Amino acid sequence: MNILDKIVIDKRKEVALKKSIIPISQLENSVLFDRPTVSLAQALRNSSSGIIAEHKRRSPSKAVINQNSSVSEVAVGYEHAGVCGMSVLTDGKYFGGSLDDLLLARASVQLPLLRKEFIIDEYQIIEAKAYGADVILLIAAILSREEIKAYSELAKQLQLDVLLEVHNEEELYKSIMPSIDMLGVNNRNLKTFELSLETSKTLSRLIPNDFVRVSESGISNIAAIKELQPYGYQGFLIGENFMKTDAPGQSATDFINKLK
Ligand SMILES: O=C(O)c1ccccc1NCC(=O)[C@H](O)[C@H](O)COP(=O)(O)O
Repeated sequence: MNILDKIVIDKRKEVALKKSIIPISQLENSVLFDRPTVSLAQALRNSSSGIIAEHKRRSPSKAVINQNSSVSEVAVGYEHAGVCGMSVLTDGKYFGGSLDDLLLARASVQLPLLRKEFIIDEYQIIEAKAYGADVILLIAAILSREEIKAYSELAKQLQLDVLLEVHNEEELYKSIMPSIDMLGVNNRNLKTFELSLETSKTLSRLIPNDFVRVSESGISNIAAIKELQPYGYQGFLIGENFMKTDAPGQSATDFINKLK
């Protein structure tokens, strides 16, 4: 059993409990539910840096990264740095995040916000909209083609962008469909936690040109961005490299300044 299998077992229990406490109608009546969203895909197409900066307190691969970070401060710092979007981890057990983090980020910045979550049920997509997200993540490794289609179409109905994450060729082939906006290649092997930019490079030739390409995980320097750009990547999801510092916003500013 790999880490994703474990996370999904816990997530199914968590979502079942939430559904029994907060009905969908309550989520749909929330203040943020009708908020017009901002497109991350569009922001990436218009950007020269393409940085999506993540709020990440801890992770299965690294344990604690920045346990006591203030999500509002980090969000404001990222926005000042000029990132294209912010990813907010909302999983509690493995990443120390929460939906309150998403709400706080939403209250602090205008940036496109990605709800970084292990989505296994339509309920979580409605929840994402109700808590101020602009984008959802769908992970091909934990979903069937039918689920990817249903979930991405629901997201589009709610005016949410969809970032679809793959780790290999098989996941990529089953995920290509018009309701996906961005294809994210995760450089982290979830069995070994090894990081390799070669995953992004190898899969790039199989990604049709109409999808915005995002490289995810293990990006820690400018050289990595320069290495990936020739493969058509316009988005770069960076978490630990910023979050491990005392001032993630400043770290993102320094990074983006070096890219210019
Ligand atoms: O980060 C992990 O250890 C991890 C383990 C299992 C599933 C997902 C995991 N990470 C989620 C992510 O996709 C990353 O947080 C994101 O790509 C940023 O990665 P990094 O820049 O390496 O922090």
